[in-house]
Amino acid sequence: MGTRVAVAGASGYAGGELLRLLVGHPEFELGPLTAHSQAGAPITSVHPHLVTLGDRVFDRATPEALSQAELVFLALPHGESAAIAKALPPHVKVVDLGADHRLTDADAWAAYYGGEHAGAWTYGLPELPGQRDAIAASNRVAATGCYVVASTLALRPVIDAGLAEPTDVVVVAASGTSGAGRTPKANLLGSEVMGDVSAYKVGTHQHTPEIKQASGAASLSFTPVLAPLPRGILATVTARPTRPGLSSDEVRQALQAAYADAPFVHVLPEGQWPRTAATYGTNSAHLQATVDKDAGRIIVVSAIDNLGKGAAGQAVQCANLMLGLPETTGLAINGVAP
Ligand SMILES: NC(=O)C1=CN([C@@H]2O[C@H](COP(=O)(O)OP(=O)(O)OC[C@H]3O[C@@H](n4cnc5c(N)ncnc54)[C@H](OP(=O)(O)O)[C@@H]3O)[C@@H](O)[C@H]2O)C=CC1
Ligand SMILES: CC(=O)N[C@@H](CCC(=O)OP(=O)(O)O)C(=O)O
Repeated sequence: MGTRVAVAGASGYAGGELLRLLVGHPEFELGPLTAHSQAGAPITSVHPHLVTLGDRVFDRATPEALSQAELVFLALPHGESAAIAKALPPHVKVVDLGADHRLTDADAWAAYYGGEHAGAWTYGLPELPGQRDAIAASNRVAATGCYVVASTLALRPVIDAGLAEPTDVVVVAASGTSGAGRTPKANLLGSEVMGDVSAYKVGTHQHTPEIKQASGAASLSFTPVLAPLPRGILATVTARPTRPGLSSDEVRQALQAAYADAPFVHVLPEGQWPRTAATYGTNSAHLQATVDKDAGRIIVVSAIDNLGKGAAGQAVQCANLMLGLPETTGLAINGVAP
């Protein structure tokens, strides 16, 4: 018998990717899989790729049903997970994929999300210094935002090593459309998205304070870009070096040292640059760095799958740690190609 796990929001994109990972996970058995408008519908009517779930239907989300599980994944819209989390008994472990419990700063929450701040949980990015142990010791973990994973993995080691000025950081990151969820939106219609690349929420994106919190950047310009891909994030992070003459090797060495024991983070061989396709369906992050001597900027590029390391994969990695399992259990490192 494996550990019984539940998913609230199982009919969404993040929820569907969680289900795909959980059915293949050797240590988990499926508990309640709940939906909102889709409650009662066959799971395969929403997720036709999950054939092994047979004729199982989505359950209705109640705290009583979810409490039957040892660990609950919340993949709900922002603002919905705090209410349901409060109704779950303390012994039930919870990983929240939404933003409700990520920010430590209530003013930042009010400025970027609005409404009541639910308070911060242990932050679910295991690759941050000391965070693997903190997650393993927690019953409540807030998994990271998708853009935040890509940006922070690129930036944090360079700031921690004293190589980059935390006051001068620029992030431009392109995301696939699944980052916006499966609820229909006018700007995400196929005919609008195909053949188009567009910037959005320029200078106002809600992940800005979370990137600062997780990476140590003191001020940040963040421009998100919508790309005509189903999945993937490619983040380009640039920062001003703290001293003249900084070499690309020094930046790469800082990244390699930070992730020497991180099974999912890969600093690519020199000359190879990250591409989203190589991370598709995995929990991996790919990194590469250089110093642009003309502009005097450190440049780190990172690629992830927004539904993998940016959402469901990261959540399963955290759950593995919370349950005392190897963090790689049930998660892919290598991708699929072409
Ligand atoms: N998509 C991504 O790349 C990432 C998503 N996340 C986070 O995961 C969470 C889910 O995102 P995503 O899967 O993309 O979103 P979707 O819109 O695809 O799915 C939302 C899910 O929440 C359910 N839901 C909708 N409204 C309510 C409500 N009022 N009360 C309870 N349940 C509701 C939906 O049920 P139904 O369909 O039955 O109505 C569905 O299961 C969000 O917090 C998001 O920020 C985190 C990182 C990346
Ligand atoms: C492409 C796209 O629209 N992406 C969403 C991702 C944010 C999100 O809801 O995800 P998190 O849970 O990671 O915060 C956006 O930019 O708002």
